[in-house]
Amino acid sequence: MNIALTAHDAKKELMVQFCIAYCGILSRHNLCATGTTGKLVADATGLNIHRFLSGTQGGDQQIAARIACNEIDLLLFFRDSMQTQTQEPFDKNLLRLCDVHNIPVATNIATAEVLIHGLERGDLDWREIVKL
Ligand SMILES: O=C(CO)COP(=O)(O)O
Repeated sequence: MNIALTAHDAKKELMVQFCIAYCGILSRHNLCATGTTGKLVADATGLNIHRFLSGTQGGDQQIAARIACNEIDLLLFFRDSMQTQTQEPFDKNLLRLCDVHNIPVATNIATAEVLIHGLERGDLDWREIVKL
């Protein structure tokens, strides 16, 4: 499965901790991420992550483009909803594209836990079929 990772600044450490905890599962999949999130996770875990540009340089739009092409099977996007985000229109677009293409998406760690266990159990295997 192709898994995309991105996190707002206040949630990056949480993303790192999540990826450390689920390193074993994540290592069996193809990972990509926005630049800064990807670097932090790769440095902490040693996971092989394809890094796009940083979010401010358009990295989240690069992920959005892959979602639009149905090339992402799972998006983990840890959002900081306590701050006004100048990025908000881009964030909304990313989530909208997940809805358009039925891509499972977690915007917080609680949902991410459910999805990662579901991924491991095979609950997302249908994604391989819809891509045929
Ligand atoms: O833009 C982001 C989330 O919207 C994250 O980008 P970085 O991982 O490069 O900080």
